[in-house]
Amino acid sequence: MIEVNDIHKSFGDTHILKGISTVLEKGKTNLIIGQSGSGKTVFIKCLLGLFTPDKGTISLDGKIYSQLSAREQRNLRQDMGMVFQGSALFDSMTVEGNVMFPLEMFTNQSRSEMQDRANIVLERVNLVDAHKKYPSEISGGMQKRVAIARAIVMNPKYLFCDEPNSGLDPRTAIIIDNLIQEITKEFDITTVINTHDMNSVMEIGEKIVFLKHGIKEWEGTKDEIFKTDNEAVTNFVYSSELFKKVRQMYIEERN
Ligand SMILES: Nc1ncnc2c1ncn2[C@@H]1O[C@H](COP(=O)(O)OP(=O)(O)OP(=O)(O)O)[C@@H](O)[C@H]1O
Repeated sequence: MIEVNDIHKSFGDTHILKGISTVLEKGKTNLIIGQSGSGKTVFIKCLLGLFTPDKGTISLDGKIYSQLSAREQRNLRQDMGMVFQGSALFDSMTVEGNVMFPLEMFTNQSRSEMQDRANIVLERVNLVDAHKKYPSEISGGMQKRVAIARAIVMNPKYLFCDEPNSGLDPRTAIIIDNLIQEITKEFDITTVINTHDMNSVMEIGEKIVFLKHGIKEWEGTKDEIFKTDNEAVTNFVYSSELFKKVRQMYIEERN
């Protein structure tokens, strides 16, 4: 669980995060949504410890990053998996090499132990025959699976995903969303996903935090987002005709 208490972050005179508080829950997919420039990336970078908030605290299961020693910070960082936008795989490494990379960086395991662990996570993301392939030889959806396998190879407590669906077709995007959600539940991870994808909100939005101009404008679940009268949320989420119709049908079904 990640508890965020009244965090502020400025760059120079520009106040970007203006007092955000929320709880990001363990074993759940927590989605951060909001317009471009609303502060989602800055917020996630604060959670990752890449930015230090000017005010307020972030507690990861009781550990406050800025209060830890360098060694404790390094240990905490090993509990964090990250799926970057666009997968960010190393092109010169095989799929297996990419997945083994964090183990090489952070552990003293033997090569065969690392290969065994890489095999387990590659199987978990349903990639069994791609070990020796290079990223350029596999599809975008498969690259995402490799990125997820790499993010979970260290058995993280926290999984951060930045636009995990960008560049994927809608069907593959749903498969990736569902995979992230299944892994979150299976390993009881606190997963935080920065997304623009309203399909993801409807599919896996167990907790949704809506940011607007650096403020938490709204939070709730995917069911609550159908019912909310918050104009900023409805304008953002239901900006497409398709989603307006989905919402209408949902409201009619429940009346
Ligand atoms: N390192 C930085 N230095 C100065 N300003 C920054 C820095 N990082 C982000 N900002 C500013 O903070 C604001 C919020 O940016 P952020 O990237 O968090 O938005 P976002 O909601 O993630 O947008 P998008 O959906 O387009 O990725 C922007 O005005 C941006 O220019």
